[in-house]
Amino acid sequence: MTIILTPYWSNGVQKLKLIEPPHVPKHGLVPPVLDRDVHAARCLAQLRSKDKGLEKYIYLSQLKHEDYAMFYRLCLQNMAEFTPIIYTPTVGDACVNFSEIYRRPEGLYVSIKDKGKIGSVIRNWPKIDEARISVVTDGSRILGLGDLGVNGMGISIGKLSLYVAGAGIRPESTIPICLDLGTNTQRYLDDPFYLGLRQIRVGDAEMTAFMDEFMEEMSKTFPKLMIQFEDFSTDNAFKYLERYRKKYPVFNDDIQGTGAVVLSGFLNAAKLSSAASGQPLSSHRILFFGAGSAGVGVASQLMSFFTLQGLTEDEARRRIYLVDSQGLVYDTRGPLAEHKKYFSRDDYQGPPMKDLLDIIAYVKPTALLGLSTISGAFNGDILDAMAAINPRPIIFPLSNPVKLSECSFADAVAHTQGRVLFASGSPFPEQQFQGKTLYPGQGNNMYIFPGLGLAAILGRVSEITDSMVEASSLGLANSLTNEERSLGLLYPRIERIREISAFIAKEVIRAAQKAGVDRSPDLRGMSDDELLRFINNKMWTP
Ligand SMILES: NC(=O)C1=CN([C@@H]2O[C@H](COP(=O)(O)OP(=O)(O)OC[C@H]3O[C@@H](n4cnc5c(N)ncnc54)[C@H](O)[C@@H]3O)[C@@H](O)[C@H]2O)C=CC1
Ligand SMILES: CC(=O)C(=O)O
Ligand SMILES: [Mg+2]
Repeated sequence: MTIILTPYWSNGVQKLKLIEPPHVPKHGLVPPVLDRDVHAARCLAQLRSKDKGLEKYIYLSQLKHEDYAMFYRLCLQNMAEFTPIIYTPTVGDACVNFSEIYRRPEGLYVSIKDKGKIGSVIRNWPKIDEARISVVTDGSRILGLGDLGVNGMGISIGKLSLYVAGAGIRPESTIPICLDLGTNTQRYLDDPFYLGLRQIRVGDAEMTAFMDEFMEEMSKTFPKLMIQFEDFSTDNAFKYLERYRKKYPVFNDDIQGTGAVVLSGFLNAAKLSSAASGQPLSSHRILFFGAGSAGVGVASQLMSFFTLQGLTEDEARRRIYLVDSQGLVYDTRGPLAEHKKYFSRDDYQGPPMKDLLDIIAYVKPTALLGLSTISGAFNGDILDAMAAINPRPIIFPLSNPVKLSECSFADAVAHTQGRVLFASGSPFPEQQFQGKTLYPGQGNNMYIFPGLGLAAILGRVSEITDSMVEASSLGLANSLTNEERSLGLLYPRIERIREISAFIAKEVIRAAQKAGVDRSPDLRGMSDDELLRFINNKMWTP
């Protein structure tokens, strides 16, 4: 970050001093020979000398703070090596241990104690005019790791680092935010190092009053800001997206970003799967294991896969089956959470069907998608069952981090004799099978939100419409190169993230223009080539 905030202590409390860059050291205060390229190699060597993920994370956090240009330069040059450290899976460890590994403040904390004066807290942010994008979490469902309270700040920081690296958002225009509304995780309440309030989470009414004030003050203080909601527990994820999406430029990454990234990978996988089975694209049947914000968000987005094939909305809905912790979701099972009702089956009346093997035998899915947080749920029997009914089964274990993945790529390859079409939420290594290298896809919203956010900023959009989210998804699906297709990849290589984000941003800006929610009239008159050039020129490069 260019904002240099130096912590100091006053009356036992940590405070911050703002040091304005540039911060040019005087002659004699740096070593005689300090070449930037050599130093880049030195930083990389220092990083690689550490053998634990968390140590690498701490090292990179310090590097980002001390020399953010070097951090982002190395990140862009080594995306495949850096993303698993600054993002999933290691960011999960970093969040769980956030209060233990805490070194210095980063981001903005707004707590329930600030209710009534949230505006004054927000206005303490040092670079108000520059702010364009914020990732806001309340820490209540961080990855699949549960309620981490204020330790969730790590996820806002990690996502925004990917905005900078992946879409060239200027570092000083990002604001990581963690809302401290308490935590229901007892071990944090008992932990002397825990950095948040020692209280259980506030109730619904209190939270909503807090959120209303927070959102209003954010929009007043930062009129050009887009907000990404991240890792709110499922009920609140749906509730606050619906509450604010027409009023402010806001989107929910877990519902919409995940929906978009999975639709994109699914479009590419379904073509390969249908080519092998000879069945039309419209005949796919998708089984979701996990029906939370991510599962239902993805299911909703996959509706457009079927409607694009000419199915009606009702026919599309019937191609999708949900499974939650009680088994298959169907109408006569008993009371259902609001977000599950749309996909609940009206064509099954039998006794509760709990066992995933039984459900697979009943549904005969062509695709099995995991968003359940249940590690190893797609065991050998499940994978065998999918392999037995599909020439090329689509298997996407999307839960994060790696340790919660429903299966590994190695197991999916072994049990399907290399036929699987695979994407996971967190990265897995490639596999050798019968002399061929097989590549796993990473179905993670990190492919979507950088480009979507860049489009929202450049297009100065007043809201984020469903059509913009869909455009981001189709943009990603269409960004595969011929070489990537020939290798059977479902997603482009992460090393091309800047190019992909620019392409996605162009598609999203066009969708915003069509929906009439853009406020950058100059971009309307541009040809596609001009718009793409404009976007590329706007990207910050370290
Ligand atoms: N790949 C990606 O880009 C993303 C992945 N995710 C991952 O998706 C996972 C779920 O996230 P949310 O939907 O927000 O969480 P959630 O907690 O709301 O949903 C979990 C769902 O799994 C179901 N479930 C739990 N135990 C089960 C069991 N034993 N059998 C069957 N179903 C069971 C629950 O009933 C619930 O429907 C997390 O691990 C998260 O990291 C979330 C967003 C993006
Ligand atoms: C990737 C992501 O947003 C999640 O696992 O929650
Ligand atoms: Mg998330």
